[in-house]
Amino acid sequence: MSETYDVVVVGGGAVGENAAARAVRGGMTVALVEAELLGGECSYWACMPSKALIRTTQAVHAARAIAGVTADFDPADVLARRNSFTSGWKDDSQVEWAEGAGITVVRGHARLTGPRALTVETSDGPLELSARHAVVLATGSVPSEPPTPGLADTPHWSSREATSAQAVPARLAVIGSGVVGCELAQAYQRLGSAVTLVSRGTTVLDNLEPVASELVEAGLAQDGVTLHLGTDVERVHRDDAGVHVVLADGTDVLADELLVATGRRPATADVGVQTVGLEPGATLEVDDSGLVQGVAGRWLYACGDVTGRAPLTHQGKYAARVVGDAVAARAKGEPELTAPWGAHSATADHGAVPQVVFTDPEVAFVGRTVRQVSDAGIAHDVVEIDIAVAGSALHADGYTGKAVMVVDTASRTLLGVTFVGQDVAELVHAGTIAIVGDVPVDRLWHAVPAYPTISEVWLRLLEAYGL
Ligand SMILES: Cc1cc2nc3c(=O)[nH]c(=O)nc-3n(C[C@H](O)[C@H](O)[C@H](O)COP(=O)(O)OP(=O)(O)OC[C@H]3O[C@@H](n4cnc5c(N)ncnc54)[C@H](O)[C@@H]3O)c2cc1C
Ligand SMILES: NC(=O)c1ccc[n+]([C@@H]2O[C@H](COP(=O)([O-])OP(=O)(O)OC[C@H]3O[C@@H](n4cnc5c(N)ncnc54)[C@H](O)[C@@H]3O)[C@@H](O)[C@H]2O)c1
Repeated sequence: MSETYDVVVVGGGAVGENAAARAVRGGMTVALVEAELLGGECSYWACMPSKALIRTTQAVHAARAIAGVTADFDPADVLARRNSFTSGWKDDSQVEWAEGAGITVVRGHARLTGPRALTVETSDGPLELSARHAVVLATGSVPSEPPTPGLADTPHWSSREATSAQAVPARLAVIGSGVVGCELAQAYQRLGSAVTLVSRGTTVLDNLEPVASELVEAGLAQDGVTLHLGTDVERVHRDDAGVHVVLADGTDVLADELLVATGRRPATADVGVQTVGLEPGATLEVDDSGLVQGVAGRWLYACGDVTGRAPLTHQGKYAARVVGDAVAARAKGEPELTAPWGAHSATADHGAVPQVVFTDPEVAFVGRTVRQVSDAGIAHDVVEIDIAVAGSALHADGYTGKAVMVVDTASRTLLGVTFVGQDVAELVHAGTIAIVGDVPVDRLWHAVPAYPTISEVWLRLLEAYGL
């Protein structure tokens, strides 16, 4: 069997779906090939289920932070609510959406066989697909695990099992203190597990502002998570008592389940990229319009985790919109809007990426940290203050939090901002707008935050800067 489309998108995660939808909007015929569930990691084993596991316990803890309020939850209800957010791990509604958007969904594993050509292993046998204009690789990422002795032979959880578990283990060991490790360690501790978090990093979330690491570490400890930081895992094994995680100092952490959350790598090992001169397993380097570098001709694009740019759903979808539009514009011979901040350029990837870490306290940040700016040799000023405004005092009794602002000394525009505290997630978009808009702090001072909200911290930051 063989079929031809204007565009073939490989990988129907949130990113591939968006690239396909934008290309259709631009007048292209599009096949979207998915090997597992349409909606990908985010919908079934990452953002949605993890945030569903976290949300109830955060709401309950937030309610308890107000004098006189009692609140509780049943872990079984939390798991059931999470199951509803993943539609019971069925993708019918996403398929319905895609078909309604004019996308042809192809189920199977796709591999490139040469320029603009692919073979898909479908349940009906091989399907040859060719693309008139472009192939877009949006194959995402897979967990990357350390070569710890015993780990490969010891059954354990990746983020997939941790986000889809139907029971809460009595004891959970977690290796890795990045975003996945911290969010899920706290979620399970609050759901009733006794959690032990082990990491070779000396702080949790070690890429963030130090104050964020400090407060999240304190939040985990306050919830009862046992932390072993700055330590290597010597070996892992399982026996009748459970799974043993043996640390470099000899400590034997015993648990019922082990979650390994030590990062992810691009899913390019089995996509046939070697047939077009690329290295299987490597990150697909792209330019700002999503064109894969090192491939002859302008037909191979990539977006999302597979590019290693900003492995976040929202940023991948942004790149996907750019790619879908760029592919359609080039196919139609329309002008290429690839200058910085043009419609065909994912310029924001370079210094305006927002992220929220859904721990308690939350961390919400955008742009660059003090360390990143210092390493880049940019002259800058730093303001770090407590989040202590009328809005925060009303929000929760004894509210504590921090805000850190990094300003470009020469242009007096924002380079980065980080908020740490209860319910700070919604504060960050103001920072994203300020960075993307190159808004000078002198003008930002005229953006008056409503009273009494936590957003008043913006005014305090600017006052601390001297305005
Ligand atoms: C536990 C966890 C929590 C997270 N929470 C957040 C969060 O709160 N916010 C956030 O922004 N990000 C979060 N992330 C990151 C986010 O999940 C990813 O950035 C996002 O899923 C990337 O989307 P993608 O479409 O590039 O890849 P994926 O979602 O991985 O989709 C790729 C798809 O391609 C398919 N595929 C791969 N190879 C082939 C092939 N050869 N043929 C056919 N199909 C193929 C796969 O089956 C998959 O469906 C989280 C990640 C994890 C692990
Ligand atoms: N809220 C969110 O936006 C969100 C939530 C979850 C995940 N994500 C994204 O998903 C991706 C994966 O997250 P992650 O937490 O798995 O990766 P990560 O890179 O954020 O953290 C990996 C952790 O593993 C540790 N580690 C690495 N190798 C190790 C080894 N050999 N032994 C012991 N520890 C080791 C690191 O020190 C680090 O603590 C990230 O890009 C993250 O941004 C985002």
